[in-house]
Amino acid sequence: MRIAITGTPGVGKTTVSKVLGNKFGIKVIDITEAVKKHKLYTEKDEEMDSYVIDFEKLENFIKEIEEKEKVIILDGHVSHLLNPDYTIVLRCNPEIIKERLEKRGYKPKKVLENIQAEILDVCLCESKGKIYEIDTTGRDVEDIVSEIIEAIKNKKERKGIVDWTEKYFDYLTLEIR
Ligand SMILES: Nc1ncnc2c1ncn2[C@@H]1O[C@H](COP(=O)(O)OP(=O)(O)O)[C@@H](O)[C@H]1O
Repeated sequence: MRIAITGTPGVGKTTVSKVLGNKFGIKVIDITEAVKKHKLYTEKDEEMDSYVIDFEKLENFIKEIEEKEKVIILDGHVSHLLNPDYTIVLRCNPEIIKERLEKRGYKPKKVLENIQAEILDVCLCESKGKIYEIDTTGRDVEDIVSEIIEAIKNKKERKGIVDWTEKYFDYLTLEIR
């Protein structure tokens, strides 16, 4: 079983995935790390400091792990594209994401692009199948993880719970060269 923990960079995927994985001894695959470490990419985008993922290589990499692990957590902002059985879409207030990504040292253009993706529900819109959306704003990790466990146990589905457009529309008209 593949559980995808997806959402805009900075929304808390890795933090939540680690706590969830530790609680149940479930293997967590950090997609970004795996892509870098195992060269599961076709090229590197120097300007955006990101990699163009080779999804066929990544799928084979995951399949190999699945030979030993019944359940895996896919932690990453493209995990919803990796044929998950269940997708948890984490959401967070764009201002909080902005702070986190600036602290992470992202370039202003990359910060803005990710804030815009959060406002436009990009990960949620791209997700298919069983989806459960959670607004993590102001919540501690244990609380978020408890809700995820309860949702998976009860096969809950939920989406469309946040709308940042009204309050943060101005970010969509911004442009950084
Ligand atoms: N629920 C939370 N409450 C407070 N801080 C959080 C929470 N979740 C994540 N963070 C912090 O936000 C930053 C980004 O979290 P991370 O898990 O790396 O996000 P992602 O994997 O989505 O990029 C980290 O500094 C982390 O400690």
